[in-house]
Amino acid sequence: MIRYLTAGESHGPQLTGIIEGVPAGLPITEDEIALHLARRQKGYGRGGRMAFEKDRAEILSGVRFGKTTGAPIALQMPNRAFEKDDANWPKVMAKEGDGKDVEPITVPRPGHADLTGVQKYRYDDIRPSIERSSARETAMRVACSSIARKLLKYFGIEIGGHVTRIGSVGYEQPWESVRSIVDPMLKDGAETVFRTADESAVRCLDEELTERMRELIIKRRKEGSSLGGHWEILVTGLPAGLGSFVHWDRKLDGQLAQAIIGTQAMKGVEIGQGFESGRRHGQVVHDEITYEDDQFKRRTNRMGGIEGGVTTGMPLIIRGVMKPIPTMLTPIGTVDINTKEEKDTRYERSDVCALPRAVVVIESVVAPVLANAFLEKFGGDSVSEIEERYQKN
Ligand SMILES: Cc1cc2nc3c(=O)[nH]c(=O)nc-3n(C[C@H](O)[C@H](O)[C@H](O)COP(=O)(O)O)c2cc1C
Ligand SMILES: C=C(O[C@@H]1CC(C(=O)O)=C[C@@H](OP(=O)(O)O)[C@H]1O)C(=O)O
Repeated sequence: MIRYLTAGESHGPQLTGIIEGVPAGLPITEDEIALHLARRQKGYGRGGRMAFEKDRAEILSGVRFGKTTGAPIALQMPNRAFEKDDANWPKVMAKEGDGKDVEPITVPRPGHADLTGVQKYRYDDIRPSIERSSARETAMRVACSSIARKLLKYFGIEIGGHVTRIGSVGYEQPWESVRSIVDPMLKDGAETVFRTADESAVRCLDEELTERMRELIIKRRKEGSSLGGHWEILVTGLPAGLGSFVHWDRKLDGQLAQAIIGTQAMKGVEIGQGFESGRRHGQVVHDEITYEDDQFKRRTNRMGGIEGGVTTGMPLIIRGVMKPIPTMLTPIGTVDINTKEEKDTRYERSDVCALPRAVVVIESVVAPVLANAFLEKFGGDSVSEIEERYQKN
């Protein structure tokens, strides 16, 4: 079973990750990890930091001559901001001393983990909340997940994502209009979707919407506000029978939802038609079963590739929502944690809309979940052992 841990503060010296349980013999390089890290840094609406961070994870263990050994893989990635910013982060983030010469942050931003961190950990300075809850951590999550993603890719399973809405601009009839664009692309694998989407900075597949999304980001940035939106993730090549219904915590849809909602700013998730299926009646929701070419198939895929917590063999379709970025140039109301005086929120460098970047994070966080379901069924200590079992399937 694959597990991973990340450590590191947004403005500390580096991010660190350990990914454990990857079978031996999987070819993996730092360049392959860097591909997804670079994708995570790009996207319209990003803030100043992404222009100078050059994320690249260094592999420190568990890989020899370009292949995994089965041992834990340690990764590290420096934060350029630590040395580069004028904020004197080595002093602000110092691991020793009493911190008396560092100005504490006492004005929390609604929507971030500023106040909840104070309430939870009894901080008298909001800085530690900001540092660890920051989506900077998603860089290491993407790095660790890239290895699980490579394992899936080795067995023909591809993941791709795209943006379907930013604020008020999105597909009109979300389910049908998105399907007519995306489904024909899936025959070539889900990565086709992200490659195409990379061309456009907001990662929307519709040109007209892309333009309107960009205009909306410009408008909200000028107003000092921020934006969230909706995304869709697709996974192709999954065999039927991954996951289980025998116990709640083994249901694959539940495990996917946990990984996604565990990601900064994600507020909702649906599988397949999701919320829309509650508005329709059963005859036009469930996917008819057929038998062709010695295989069970479905005429449609409205359930998004999972029934009873188990994959059906159809592409996996996951959709979700990201809330607008909490840090905004135009302040909103808050209260100083010490004086209890009403205050306006303070501003620090921030993304205005991180959806085009976040979609890469979501593509990534689902990979270890899917890899584990795959390993549960076909698992072995090495890739060659898995290949033997997979071929027999
Ligand atoms: C890729 C990505 C980039 C983000 N960038 C910012 C940002 O620049 N400024 C900000 O205030 N929040 C940003 N966020 C959102 C915060 O990290 C998030 O609101 C905070 O961690 C609390 O989230 P939660 O309520 O979902 O736990 C970003 C989130 C993601 C996924
Ligand atoms: C650093 C990243 O995103 C950061 C996520 C983030 C937040 O509050 O979540 C706040 C910003 O940090 P900073 O104030 O240092 O610019 C973003 O840039 C990243 O994605 O790598």
